[in-house]
Amino acid sequence: MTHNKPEVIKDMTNGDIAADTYNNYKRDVEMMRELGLDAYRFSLSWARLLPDGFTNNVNEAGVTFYNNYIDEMIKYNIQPMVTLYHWDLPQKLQELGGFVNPLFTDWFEDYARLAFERFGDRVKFWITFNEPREICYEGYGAATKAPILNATAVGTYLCAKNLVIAHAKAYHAYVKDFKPNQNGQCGITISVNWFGPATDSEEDHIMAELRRQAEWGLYAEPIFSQQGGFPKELSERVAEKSAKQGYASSRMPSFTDEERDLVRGSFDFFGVNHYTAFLASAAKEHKTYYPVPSPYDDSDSSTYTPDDWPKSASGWLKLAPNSIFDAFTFLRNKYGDIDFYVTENGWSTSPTAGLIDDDRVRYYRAALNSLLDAREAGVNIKGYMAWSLMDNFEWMEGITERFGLYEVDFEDPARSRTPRKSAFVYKHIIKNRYIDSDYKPESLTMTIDDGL
Ligand SMILES: C[C@H]1O[C@@H](Oc2ccc([N+](=O)[O-])cc2)[C@H](O)[C@@H](O)[C@H]1O
Repeated sequence: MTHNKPEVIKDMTNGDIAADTYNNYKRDVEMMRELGLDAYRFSLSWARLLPDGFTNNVNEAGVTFYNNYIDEMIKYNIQPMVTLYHWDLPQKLQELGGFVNPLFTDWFEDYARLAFERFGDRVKFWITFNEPREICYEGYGAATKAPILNATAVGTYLCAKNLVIAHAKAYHAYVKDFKPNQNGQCGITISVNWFGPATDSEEDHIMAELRRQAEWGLYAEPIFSQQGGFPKELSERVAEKSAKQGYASSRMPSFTDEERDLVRGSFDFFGVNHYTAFLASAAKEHKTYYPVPSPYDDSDSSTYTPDDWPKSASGWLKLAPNSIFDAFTFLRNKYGDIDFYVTENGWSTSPTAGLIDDDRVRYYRAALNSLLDAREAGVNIKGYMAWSLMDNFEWMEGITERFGLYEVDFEDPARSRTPRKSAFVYKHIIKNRYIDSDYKPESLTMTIDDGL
């Protein structure tokens, strides 16, 4: 997509080299050691391992790269947490329909098996998919991410069904054929921002619940709920609306009993990418543009964020009060006492903001305080991953938004990395297991501390 339609990327950059971990992986592991990390989450590129998407053609150079990268982490006691799919589908599979082809579920299982076989002796944390909402709604529904298909809610719901089945097939393959020897865990990562009611009215509470179902319940409910399947109230609304709109059957597909049972309970942990919060209401003045029909249009809800919440460099990301606490206590009450990992959480600055990123420092302190509140309330959050170690190619925004604890110089062919102030504060928090709101680094010179 970035080659054929470069104009869809804000600054016309692409991911060919990006931050170039391929050539800098030793430096990246050195940065993990500088910070004192004991785990690091990264993704495998399906196309790097299987250029045509299928297992008949394995790119051994890609396997070697990941082996070296994983070995370098293990050497320094850093646990790799590996995502199988973080949005880069082999082009040939896209040409066959990608996620909306029901055979996708088998293609994904085959790819997952290859990854378990090649890397599972050292990788003990597997995540099947990163963020189903962004894959299905943004990719197949709203045309705001690859493959930029505007197939509205029909595409979103079809993708959602195939995605959770693909996840479940990979999960069961792991449990049956790999876990007995490899002793790892397998889960999925869903983006769960908090959606609370704009007012205390009954209507706004209903809207907030419908919005949660449309944003992430669509993907979480089939896997984590007791009953399985898509969220009840949203499904009923879509069926009703589809009939009124003249569709012969609901735009939202249903699960057979066998599919429902396959997907329900297919997890060892729930990975959550959490960034912010929104307020939901029925008020039409808040209504932003959604392609119609879309899950949001189907939910009849609209959302907004208060003007006084601090803004990042990304339009969708503001610092919302205590949103980790609200999201995780809700998830625990809904899905029970399961293991959670925060697999992403972070803040963006502009490319010219430089190394003194006090707004990122403020965000991490607030987020981690909120996480501690959730743990104190009994939520089983077993791990936390900041997004991100370093600046990256940020999808449709190219390199115009920077999320790194380390700045990457994209003008430099070597892509040199330099720690920001937030890296020093983050390191201090991890080392002391304490969020010191007065801590100021004496200098911005980074070292690897003994024992880290
Ligand atoms: C910054 C990281 O965000 C993750 O994706 C998103 C995208 C949009 C929202 N949202 O609330 O609107 C949340 C998370 C993604 O996984 C990662 O690659 C980065 O892009």
